[in-house]
Amino acid sequence: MSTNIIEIQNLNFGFDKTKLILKDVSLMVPKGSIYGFLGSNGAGKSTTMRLIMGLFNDDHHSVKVFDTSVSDLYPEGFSRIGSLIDYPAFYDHLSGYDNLKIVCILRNLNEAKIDEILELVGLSEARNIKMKKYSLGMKQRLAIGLALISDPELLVLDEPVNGLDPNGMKEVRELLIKLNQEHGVTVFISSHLLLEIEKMVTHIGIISHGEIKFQGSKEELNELYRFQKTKFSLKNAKSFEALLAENYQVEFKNETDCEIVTSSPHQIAEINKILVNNGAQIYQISPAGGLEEWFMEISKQN
Ligand SMILES: Nc1ncnc2c1ncn2[C@@H]1O[C@H](COP(=O)(O)OP(=O)(O)OP(=O)(O)O)[C@@H](O)[C@H]1O
Repeated sequence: MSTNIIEIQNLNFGFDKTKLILKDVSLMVPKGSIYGFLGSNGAGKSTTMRLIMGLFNDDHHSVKVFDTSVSDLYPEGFSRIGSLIDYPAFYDHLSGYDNLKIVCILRNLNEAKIDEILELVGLSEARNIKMKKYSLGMKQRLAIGLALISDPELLVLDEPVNGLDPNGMKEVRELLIKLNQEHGVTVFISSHLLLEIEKMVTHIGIISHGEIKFQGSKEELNELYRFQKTKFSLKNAKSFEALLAENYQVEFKNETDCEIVTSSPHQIAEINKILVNNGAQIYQISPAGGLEEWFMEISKQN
C-alpha cells in the first residue's frame, strides 16, 4: 500500500475536446496529512475533487484513491471517504439530530453513531435545536458531521470555510485538526484563500488555470516563503547601497525605498541596527511581500 491516500498522475481533463480544464495534474496526498488545495475561482479545484469522488469520469485511470483507480472504488471504497462538495440539503424545520437521523435511515447506517458525531463536531448541546436557528458555522460543522457518518479515513471538503466569519472558520479549523490528530483522518480541503487554511495544513498544492504550480509540505512552503522581502524607507536610501550590498540582496525602488531579502525577524533588526549605526534616518520598515502576495503571484501565472 502506497503512503499516499490520493494519487493523481498526469491527469488531463476537459468537458469538451477543445478545452482542457485540468492539464497534466499530478497530486500526492500523504496518509495522515491535512492537504490544502489552493487556487482562485475557476482554477479547477472542484473539478479535481469531483474526479476524486467519481462524479466525473476519469477515462485514463489517472486518479487513484487508496491505491485503487476511482472507477474501481465503488461501492466499498467510497464508504471510506466522506465528502462535502456541494452543501447538503438539510431540512431547516428539523433539528441537527433529526437531519442526521434521516440520512442514517436513507443510507441504512447505524443511528447510534449520531450522538458521537454531534459530540465530535461540538453540536451536542444544539442537537435538538431546529436547523433554521443554527449559525452558518454550526451548519457547516453539521455538514462535516454528515460526511463523517460512515467513519471515513479520508475527508474531501470543497471550500468548507467559504463564507464563514472568523469565529466560524476557527471552529471548523479546530474540528478538522482534531479529526486529523485524534482520529487519524486524512483531510483534503480546498480554498481560494491561503491565509484561511494555512494555519491547519501540513501539505499544500496550488492550482492555477488547471495546472499545478506548487506542491509540497508546509516546511517546503515555509522554506520558499522564508525569502520574503522587507521594505526599508529611509532618507537617501541609495547612499547605503554599498553597506547593504555587502551582506544582503537589496533592490532600490526610489530615492527613499529599498527592498531587502530577509529570512528572519532577527535579520530585520540587524539591518535596522547597521543602518542606524551608520547614520540612516529610517522612516518606515514594512513587509514587502508575504505568503499571501507570493500565493497571489503564483496563482495568476499562466
Ligand atoms: N460542468 C461543467 N461544464 C463545463 N465547464 C465546467 C463545468 N464545471 C466547471 N467548468 C469549468 O471548469 C473550470 C474550472 O472550474 P472549477 O469549478 O473546477 O474551479 P474551482 O477552482 O473549483 O473554482 P470555484 O472556486 O469558482 O468553484 C471553470 O472554467 C469552469 O467554468
